[in-house]
Amino acid sequence: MTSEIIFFLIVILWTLIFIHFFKNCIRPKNFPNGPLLLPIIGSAWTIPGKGMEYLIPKWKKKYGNIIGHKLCNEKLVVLCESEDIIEGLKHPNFQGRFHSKFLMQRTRNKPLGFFFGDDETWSEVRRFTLRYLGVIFNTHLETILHDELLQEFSVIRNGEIHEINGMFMKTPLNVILRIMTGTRRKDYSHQIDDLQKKTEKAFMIGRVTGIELVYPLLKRLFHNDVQIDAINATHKFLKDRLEEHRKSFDPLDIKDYTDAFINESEKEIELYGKINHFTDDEFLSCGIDLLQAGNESTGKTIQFIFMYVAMNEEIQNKLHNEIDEIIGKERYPELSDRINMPYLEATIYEGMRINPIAPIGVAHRVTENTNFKGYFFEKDTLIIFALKYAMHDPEKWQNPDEFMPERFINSDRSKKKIPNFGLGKRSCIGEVLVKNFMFIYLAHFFQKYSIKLPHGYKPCTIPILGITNGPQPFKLVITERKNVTL
Ligand code: HEM
Repeated sequence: MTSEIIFFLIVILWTLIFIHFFKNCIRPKNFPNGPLLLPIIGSAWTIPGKGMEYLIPKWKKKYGNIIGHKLCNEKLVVLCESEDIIEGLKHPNFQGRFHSKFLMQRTRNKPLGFFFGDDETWSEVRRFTLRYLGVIFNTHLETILHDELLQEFSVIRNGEIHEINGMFMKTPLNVILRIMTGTRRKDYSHQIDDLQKKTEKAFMIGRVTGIELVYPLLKRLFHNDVQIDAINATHKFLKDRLEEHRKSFDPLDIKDYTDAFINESEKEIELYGKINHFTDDEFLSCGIDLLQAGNESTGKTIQFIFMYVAMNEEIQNKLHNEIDEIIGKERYPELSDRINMPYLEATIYEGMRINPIAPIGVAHRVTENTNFKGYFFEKDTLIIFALKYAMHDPEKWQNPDEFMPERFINSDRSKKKIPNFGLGKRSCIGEVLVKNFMFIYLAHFFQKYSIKLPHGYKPCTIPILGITNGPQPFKLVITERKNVTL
């Protein structure tokens, strides 16, 4: 009798395993067409080492503008056309996030923080953060930026070749650190250098479309120790700062984001007798999101812009002329100059278009069964936005692989609406910061310096893929311009 029961249980177990794995090769009804689905892995076989952005042009030709993919048992839809992307980014039923156990290692194994949160806490903390950043932008940002840039540029050796491998990456992180924790790099330089190195490595090795996202048991095969190292270093740094801030907290003297966050949690205690949203875990999760997103994305975009400008003397001449005409050589750039400098603005847009650091954005999750453009997306389907493809679509962009800032000045201005920061409720929290930051950074730099490539040297423009894409290391000769008195 016992052996019969055991046999029966084994049969049931096998049937369940069979159903679990083989259902991955069934394309749901009215799901978009896409690559062949195999048992267990679905169509994950299509993306081995390369990023999904390389497959999208081929997939689009074969399957159309909306592609159905399956990362093992996770249903995933890729939107390729700009109009669909814009509609999808704003769709009220597409505002959830992927609660992957692998990704949530960053946020105390819970769906916390900005990237993975999608509940009331996310909405409350996001609103508070945007409000706080808005105040900083209007009051301190310019001063912080100038101060940090003078330090960043102090390592430049006039007329010499510089290896651009980590260079120009310090200021973005320093600015975010100062806004968040009031910390200056020199006060904790060892700890900050360590977390920055570990984060860079983790972002370079990590992928956002691998099967480890679905089967976290496989994470050891995907350099999980590198990710954990970066997470632990950042959490430790933030935890130390939180404790320091708590000790000296004064509600009448809110000095930075950490103080403001503590203030919100104190208010919750006063009102409800407990903390509902502004918990320590939430602080660590939001902190890691802001530090990692802020550090990696902006620095890499600036490096790409330097690379392309160094390859195009005429573009650099136009930048220098605009800066000399509007700002001159005797005062630092100010945010109020931005409106009068369309060429620099266009160069920044073009830098973000040609090699976007987030070529497929950040996946959204469908929160309710939804009909979209004739297809049916079941609840929890993931939506991928083919941003890079949309910004390189040869039918919409002339010579899409060429660096041409003019395309944002002379042609159809509606193209400026490329949603490389997302749109609506889930859009990038750093968008205003990044645009202001890049403007001041580049205006400051090109006011004082010119760049060129070493004689006979050509950099490789193919990005290194990672959680965010960045340029391969390259070389630049940096020379001080004449008659700049600053
Ligand atoms: C060139 C620079 C940057 C680019 C291109 C970029 C792009 C993006 C994109 C595409 C998203 C996803 C939007 C969506 O899901 O619809 C995003 C989200 C986000 N970004 Fe950025 N970003 C940049 C810099 C920054 C900076 C400097 C910060 C922090 C200060 C930041 C913080 C965030 C956060 C917290 C989110 C998640 C928002 C949420 O889901 O509520 N980003 N960003």
